[in-house]
Amino acid sequence: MTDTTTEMDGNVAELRNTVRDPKGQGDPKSYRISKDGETTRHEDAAWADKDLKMYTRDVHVHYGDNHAIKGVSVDVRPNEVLALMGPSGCGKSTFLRCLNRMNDPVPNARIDGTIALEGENIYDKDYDVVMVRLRIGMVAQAPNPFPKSIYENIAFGPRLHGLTDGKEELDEVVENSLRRAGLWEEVKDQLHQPGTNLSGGQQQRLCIARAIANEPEVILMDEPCSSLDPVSTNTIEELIMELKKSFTVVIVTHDMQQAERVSDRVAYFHLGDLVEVGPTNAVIRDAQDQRTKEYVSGHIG
Ligand SMILES: Nc1ncnc2c1ncn2[C@@H]1O[C@H](COP(=O)(O)OP(=O)(O)OP(=O)(O)O)[C@@H](O)[C@H]1O
Repeated sequence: MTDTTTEMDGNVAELRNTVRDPKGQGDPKSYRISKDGETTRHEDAAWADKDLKMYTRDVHVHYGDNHAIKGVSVDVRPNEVLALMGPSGCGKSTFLRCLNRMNDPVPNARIDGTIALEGENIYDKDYDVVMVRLRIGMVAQAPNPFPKSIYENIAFGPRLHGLTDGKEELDEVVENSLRRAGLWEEVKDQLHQPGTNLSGGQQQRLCIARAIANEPEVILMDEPCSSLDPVSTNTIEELIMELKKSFTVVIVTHDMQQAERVSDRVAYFHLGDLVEVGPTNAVIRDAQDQRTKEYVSGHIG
């Protein structure tokens, strides 16, 4: 069952007044809220909470003349796993990277629209980009531990941001983060060995532990299992389901089975458009848009 109007009418009215003008010009209420009439939005009767974790409206990204994201509006709910899916080049990573301003340094990239974290526009000129990345962590496609010890990989962020007071507290953060990433038992006797000595799957869990150590609210994952074997993939997927108890997760995946296993909702992208969004089962099993149907049936990929 679908509702082609919007899944969050009530939220829009409530939040539009709290989102600040990103460029410091004009009345925030004058923002075009969305062009999402073209996005199929599946009804989700269970969803009643008006408190969104993230809110994006009419987001456009240009790389020079390449219009990579075309007016995307989607919400991210607290403690959900939202999967961004779609064929190669449709803009999943670009959109993900916009959520914590990772595209800022990309030459030629221009980002327009509104992206808010708990009602605050993260592109506001007064919003500290370091704070954005602290509150919204990122796990990359390929494991990328720092060329430092396991301990230092985790301790680096909390130390840099002054999140801990003294060695004892830092030790606790390191242990807790590794435990929450399901890695402590495997590495507790080699904390001062290089992180790069670990297996690929362990390295990815180390990167997740590194993200957790900063106590983010949202964790972005860009195809976190794409370089891993099935056993490591399974471990990371179980970890994602555990993480959503404490964090909100937005994950890019090509893998429909993975989306079904780990995500609560799917946002399906095609050539820079968000064409369909809703509960995972609804989008994958009962797609309404022809483009989504073709993708889930394996005709485009
Ligand atoms: N740094 C960049 N500079 C210029 N163009 C870029 C850059 N990153 C992405 N693009 C372009 O933006 C469009 C969307 O790319 P993006 O990587 O976001 O897609 P994707 O859906 O994540 O693809 P994939 O699944 O293959 O990773 C493509 O046309 C791509 O060439």
